[in-house]
Amino acid sequence: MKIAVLPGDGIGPEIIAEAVKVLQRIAQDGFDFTFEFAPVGGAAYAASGHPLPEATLSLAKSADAVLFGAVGDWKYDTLERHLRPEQAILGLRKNLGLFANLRPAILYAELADASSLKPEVVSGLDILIVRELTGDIYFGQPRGRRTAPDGAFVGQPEAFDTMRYSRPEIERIAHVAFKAAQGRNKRLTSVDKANVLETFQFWKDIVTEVGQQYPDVQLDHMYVDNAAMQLVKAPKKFDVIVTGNMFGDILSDEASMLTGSIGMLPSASLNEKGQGLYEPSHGSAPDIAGQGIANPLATILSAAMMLRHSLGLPEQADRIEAAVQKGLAQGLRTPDIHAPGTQKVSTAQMGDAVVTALG
Ligand SMILES: NC(=O)c1ccc[n+]([C@@H]2O[C@H](COP(=O)([O-])OP(=O)(O)OC[C@H]3O[C@@H](n4cnc5c(N)ncnc54)[C@H](O)[C@@H]3O)[C@@H](O)[C@H]2O)c1
Ligand SMILES: CC(C)[C@H](C(=O)O)[C@@H](O)C(=O)O
Ligand SMILES: [Mg+2]
Repeated sequence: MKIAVLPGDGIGPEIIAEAVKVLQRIAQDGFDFTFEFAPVGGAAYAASGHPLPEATLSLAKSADAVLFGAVGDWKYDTLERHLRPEQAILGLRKNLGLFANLRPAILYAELADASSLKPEVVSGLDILIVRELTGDIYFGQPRGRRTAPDGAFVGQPEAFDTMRYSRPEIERIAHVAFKAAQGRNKRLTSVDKANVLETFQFWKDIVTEVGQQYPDVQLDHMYVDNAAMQLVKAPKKFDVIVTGNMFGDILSDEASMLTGSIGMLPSASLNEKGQGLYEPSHGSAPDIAGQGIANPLATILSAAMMLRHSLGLPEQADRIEAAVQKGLAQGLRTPDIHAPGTQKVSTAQMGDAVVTALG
């Protein structure tokens, strides 16, 4: 099985090294993983002048799965947009058709104290955010800068983006979300802004329509501002959340803090053929890069999702998740989840602990 490994920028290489270490330990038990590394993001721009070189894209397309670190660095923020590191992950999602982004927010019991919310609000938390990943205002055309052609500020410089969703795009993500809910507690909350945006009234109408095919799933709708509030008020009331690209980006970062840290939230991005890219939900964290203190668990848990969703090895995925829990139960914590009475460890020590816990 060929795994394309794209470490990227900032803490990307540090956290990816730990996930690869864990996968190599799994491989020792008789699984044939081949790792092929390629540059992506700012690292690729620095090496070859483009954040998503053709060779990296074709490796990703030809692989059985892609393991991705993170991209981005403040030093590239002034580049023309098409050369910025973030275009690499956007380009991979678009080129591979990775429209379904699964972001599970699960609180490990050992981390109840690490969450910024009271333990009773978050203990036992297990929700799944299904984020549409290849549409919405992220990719809508036209976009750009111009002189305002009309309105109160006619003649002034302005910038604009386009929020849009087509019927098939909404239908296919709705099916993914309803099916996910069927495999869980059979509740689905569709998050929109239908009270203001036509795109999201359309979204709501179509999700409701698709819902008729899933009578066993209880569907409700919530405006995104309310959802942001409910996520910190009573997060356990959610089971599966389905939403658009931008709302899903924001709500999943918010949900990550319920689990103790953004360093705990994995993700799977899947296409219609079941191919997938696996990455932590967080970014390249340039503020802590190179210090060996980043939490590698979101990336290790993303590798577990890869085994489950792309490589047909669900038992091995369970094994990794159990090993993560074991490491936490031993009291080992990177600084982002450290609490009194626990032992502060480095990125590599956390990865080693997971490997050891695999037995
Ligand atoms: N998919 C991606 O590659 C991706 C995702 C988000 C942001 N980014 C990019 O990352 C760069 C930084 O963005 P940002 O600062 O807004 O978001 P970020 O997620 O990189 O960091 C936000 C905060 O969380 C902390 N953090 C993130 N991951 C952590 C981990 N594993 N362990 C411990 N702490 C962690 C960081 O130190 C920082 O304080 C930007 O260039 C942004 O575009 C990339
Ligand atoms: C880096 C950026 C393009 C990306 C996004 O907005 O999707 C990130 O925030 C994420 O959540 O994966
Ligand atoms: Mg994000």
